[in-house]
Amino acid sequence: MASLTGSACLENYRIQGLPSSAFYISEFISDLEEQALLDKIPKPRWKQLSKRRLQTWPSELAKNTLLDTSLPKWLIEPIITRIHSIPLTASDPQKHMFSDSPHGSPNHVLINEYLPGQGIMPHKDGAAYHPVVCTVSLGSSICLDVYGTKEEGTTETEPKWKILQEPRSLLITTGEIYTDHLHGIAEVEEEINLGPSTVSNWKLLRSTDEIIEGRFKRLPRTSLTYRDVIKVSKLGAKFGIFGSR
Ligand SMILES: O=C(O)CCC(=O)C(=O)O
Ligand SMILES: [Fe+2]
Repeated sequence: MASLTGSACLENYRIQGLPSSAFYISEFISDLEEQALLDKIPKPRWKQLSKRRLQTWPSELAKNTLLDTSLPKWLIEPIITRIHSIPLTASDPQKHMFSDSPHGSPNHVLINEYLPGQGIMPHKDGAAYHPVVCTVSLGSSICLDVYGTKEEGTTETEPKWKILQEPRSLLITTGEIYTDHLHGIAEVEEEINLGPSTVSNWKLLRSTDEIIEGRFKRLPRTSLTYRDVIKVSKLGAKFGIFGSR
């Protein structure tokens, strides 16, 4: 179904029926690019958490601040280059998803690996980042749950929306979804109750072949989460080693 073509603008990939705004591109990278990325993730860098493994590139934040070092080339090419190449709207081909972010580009990547049965608790991504999140999925499909808010402002206990992320896809979340709603990944081995009325991006999926009677069993899934960290510390400037920058 919807795949990335030269003339595409992001508006064609908007997920309807969700709080604004989320976009889903099912075939953002090729099979070869997916495999190359999986091969490049350095094994010694994994940090084992209780429910998943994690790597932070180029480094962990300290007090919501990133040390000014650049991302390695394999995390820039092809993903960041391609994100920059998709116009937000057809009327302004120069403007992309990070045009208005502090550094005009993502400067930070989290790599999360989830084995079947693993997940991430409902959370918000917080104030360290410019509110645009680009997630590329590798290896397996998985569902991201998005939680609604009750009238009095508390979060509902059951997720209200489900976004199915296929391997090789790009999911972009921004706006209200970033600022007002929690998201998480359930600790299940199998996704169930999947269909056009429960999966918000059903119409944008590449294929529904693996979904049998509304279910599929998860395989190991790796995600690359690209964001722009707002505060960047220039160490050189701080210590005066490189003169003023
Ligand atoms: O792996 C994912 O798709 C979600 C990760 C996430 O929510 C996060 O790192 O903040
Ligand atoms: Fe998150």
